[in-house]
Amino acid sequence: MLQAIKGNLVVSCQALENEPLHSPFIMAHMAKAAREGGAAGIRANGYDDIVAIRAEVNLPIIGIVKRDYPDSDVYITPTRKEVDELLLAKVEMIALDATNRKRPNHEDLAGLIQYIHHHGTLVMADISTVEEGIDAWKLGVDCLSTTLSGYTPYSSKQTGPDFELLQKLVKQASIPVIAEGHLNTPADAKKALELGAHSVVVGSAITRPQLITKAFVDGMRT
Ligand SMILES: CC(=O)N[C@H](C=O)[C@@H](O)[C@H](O)[C@H](O)COP(=O)(O)O
Repeated sequence: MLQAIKGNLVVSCQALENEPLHSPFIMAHMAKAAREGGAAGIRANGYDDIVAIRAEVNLPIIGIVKRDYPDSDVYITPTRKEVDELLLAKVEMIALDATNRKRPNHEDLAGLIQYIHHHGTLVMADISTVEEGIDAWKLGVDCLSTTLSGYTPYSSKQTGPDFELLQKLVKQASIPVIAEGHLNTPADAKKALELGAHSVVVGSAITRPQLITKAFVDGMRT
């Protein structure tokens, strides 16, 4: 899987219950459109979407399950329950929150990484800081992704991609680093590759029309 996405685009096809495009059928056809546009992989959320996408396109899938728990801020593949759902969906790689925050039910990141590897599946660590990326690398994950930069209280806030985090991780970690989060233009994606990103994940700028529309409306008003 990592070789297949090297130097290429992964399109994140996700729409939560409160989003207009929330539907496995729609996400499967978003993935089909992404495939036609040249995507080399898909990032998807939830068993139903992943099964629908798998039936529509023959691309490697990075799977997550977003689920909120009352006792934790971690919501991207937080516990073994979500990992088991993704193993059932037979994704090539499981992405999980690898920030230093407390997981629900006293689960621990190291144990989840071992459990996923034990089941022959790759692990992508969604991180928000250099320290989290290095810690996840040392725990044996297969790649890092800058997914959560700006989404944890202590990480840097910016409206665009966190190229600084990307560059530092590329320099310090010897595993693939994937640029993800706020990559909103082809130029952003190209710059990420030039800075050493193994691959680029783009979601909202391709698959969230409500946000794309808002960007146009806001842009027309400035
Ligand atoms: C913070 C969080 O939960 N991010 C999620 C991770 O799966 C997705 O909602 C993002 O769309 C994805 O990371 C791609 O990022 P962008 O949509 O900015 O291209």
